Amino acid sequence: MLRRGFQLVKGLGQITGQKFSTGRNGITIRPLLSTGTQWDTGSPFQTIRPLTMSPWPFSTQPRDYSLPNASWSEEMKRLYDHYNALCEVEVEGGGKRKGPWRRLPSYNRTIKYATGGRCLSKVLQAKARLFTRNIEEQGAGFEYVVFSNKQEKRCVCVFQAGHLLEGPPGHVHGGAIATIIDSVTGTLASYLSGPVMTANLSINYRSPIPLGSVVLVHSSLERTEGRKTFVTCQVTSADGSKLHTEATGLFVSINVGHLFGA
Ligand SMILES: CCCCCCCCCCCCCCCC(=O)SCCNC(=O)CCNC(=O)[C@H](O)C(C)(C)COP(=O)(O)OP(=O)(O)OC[C@H]1O[C@@H](n2cnc3c(N)ncnc32)[C@H](O)[C@@H]1OP(=O)(O)O
Repeated sequence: MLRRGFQLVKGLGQITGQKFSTGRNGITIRPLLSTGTQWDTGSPFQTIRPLTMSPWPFSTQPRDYSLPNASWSEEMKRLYDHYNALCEVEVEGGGKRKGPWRRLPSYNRTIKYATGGRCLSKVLQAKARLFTRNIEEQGAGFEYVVFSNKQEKRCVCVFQAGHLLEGPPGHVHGGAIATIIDSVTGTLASYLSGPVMTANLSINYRSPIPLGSVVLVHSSLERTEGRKTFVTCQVTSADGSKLHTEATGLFVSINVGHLFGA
């Protein structure tokens, strides 16, 4: 049982980028001290029923999709550099220390299989991929990186929309915009409140987003009420002069076992 628990914890660490530790009764999800770009949530501890989950299915380190690649435009790289620089601050007398911002790593798959709740089919085990990271061609789909600021309870995503996300001619599909908003607001809610699921997302589309352009997706905590985390979101042009989209989201904290029928 201990071994199975350890496997789950290792698997969850791969999902969230967090480190976890085991408790005596079931598994206690407890983010350990963060290093580098790992998430350092201050979320309340949450005990879940033991499940079996594989560790990361590959022996090598998974690819972090939030790092720059050749498809990134100059604007995308400039904004990445801008927020990345805020992750470290200069200290008096030289040297650097962690700043208020963190770049959140991003992977293209989460769990290979889980038993103990509902078994995933072999096809799902082998082929499941995170929706926003499932287009192999660099630059064709969602190119994005999320930076979070825990002190200010907000995050910013730099998003470059690729040619496979077309809706109206030359512009981004509303469903693709909803997807990136759900991902960014969901990431913020998870970062602040631990595992959550989207219960409600309300979107107002104000002006179309040109395909291939780079926009900023800003998300902030509005309030929390028990298990409910309310967030707001605005998608703006890179220079902030144009509002493209506004949204609000409600995220409900879950026991991870919920996802497996527990
Ligand atoms: C997991 C591992 C970590 C993840 C690490 C992330 C790393 C990578 C980041 C990628 C980020 C991607 C982010 C994508 C996120 C999705 O896309 S999630 C997929 C879409 N969402 C779903 O499929 C959710 C389906 N719905 C459900 O499963 C359930 O309805 C819920 C949302 C879990 C709530 O069910 P429940 O736990 O039984 O809670 P319930 O008692 O019904 O409601 C609790 C409270 O919320 C209120 N509420 C519930 N639903 C609503 C609603 N629609 N409207 C208003 N109020 C509501 C209730 O009224 C209640 O309020 P109070 O009475 O407490 O005041």
